[in-house]
Amino acid sequence: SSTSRTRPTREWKLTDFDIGRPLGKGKFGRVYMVRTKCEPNYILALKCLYKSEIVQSRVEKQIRREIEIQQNLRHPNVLRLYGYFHDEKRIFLMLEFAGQGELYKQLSKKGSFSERRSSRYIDQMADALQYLHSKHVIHRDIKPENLLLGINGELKIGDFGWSVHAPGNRRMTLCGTLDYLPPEMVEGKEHNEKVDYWALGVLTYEFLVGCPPFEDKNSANATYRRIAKVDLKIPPHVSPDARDLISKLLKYNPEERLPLSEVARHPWILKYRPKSTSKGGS
Ligand SMILES: CC(C)NC(=O)[C@H]1CCC[C@H]1Nc1nc(Nc2ccc(C(=O)N(C)C3CCN(C)CC3)cc2)ncc1C(F)(F)F
Repeated sequence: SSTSRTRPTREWKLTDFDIGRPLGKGKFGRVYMVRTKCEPNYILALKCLYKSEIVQSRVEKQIRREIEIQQNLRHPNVLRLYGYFHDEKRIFLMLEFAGQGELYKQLSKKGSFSERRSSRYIDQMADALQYLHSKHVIHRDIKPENLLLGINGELKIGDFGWSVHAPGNRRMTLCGTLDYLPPEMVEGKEHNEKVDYWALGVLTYEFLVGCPPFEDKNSANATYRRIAKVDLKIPPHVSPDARDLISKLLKYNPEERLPLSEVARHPWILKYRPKSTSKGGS
């Protein structure tokens, strides 16, 4: 309705919350588990960003875009941003609390995930990415560090710092990991939402193998070269179905990458999808 669209989110302030335990450190500040003082007592994650750090790193446009994008998204596998407010020194993001925490911590603890767990996560990622692309949002930074787990173990994309409205070819300072970059971004070319298809392939590989496919611990340039060559070696323990999906996503030519609709009905995904889901269930 028009009113909900024009009505600003109610003004929140720090004293509206009881501050609970710290959940960890984000990029530009700390994250706390908090609860609203007034009924109903909502549990949230409050991400505190220091304005000074944002200005110094010249990422204010990126933060503004992150807030604008994430605030308008509604999907079970996308972490909700309920609102934000600021005081003289900090910006506060009111985010959905993810009950089982950070996926990358579970991945590093376990080393790698089973085929079943990996397949369930990739099914949810493909669903979330289809939703994002339907809104012309490219994520561009899909990797385990940006994923959280909800109270029932469901996957949640938790960070939109690098997302853009398609198509994008903003020069990006390659500060983060290169491992997830597709050839077209490594070569600084124009890119579109198919960069997320490539990253989904890298993520599938990393879940099953425990490290990204083109990683070269010695040098970034070596990693660039391996990406540009699509120098892909899949270990023998990876099942033929998983191997098939990974190789159909990690194609040099973005147009040849398996569309997300095909990912959702790939044998490796269908095999582990719970019978109860209404999705395409026959
Ligand atoms: C995607 C983005 C890049 N990542 C982040 O923002 C990170 C930066 C710091 C935390 C996380 N941000 C969030 N974390 C949660 N939930 C959560 C986190 C950690 C634990 C946990 O395992 N411990 C406290 C454990 C408990 C056991 N002890 C031993 C270690 C810490 C449990 C629940 N919900 C929402 C957020 C969000 F995103 F809204 F801020």
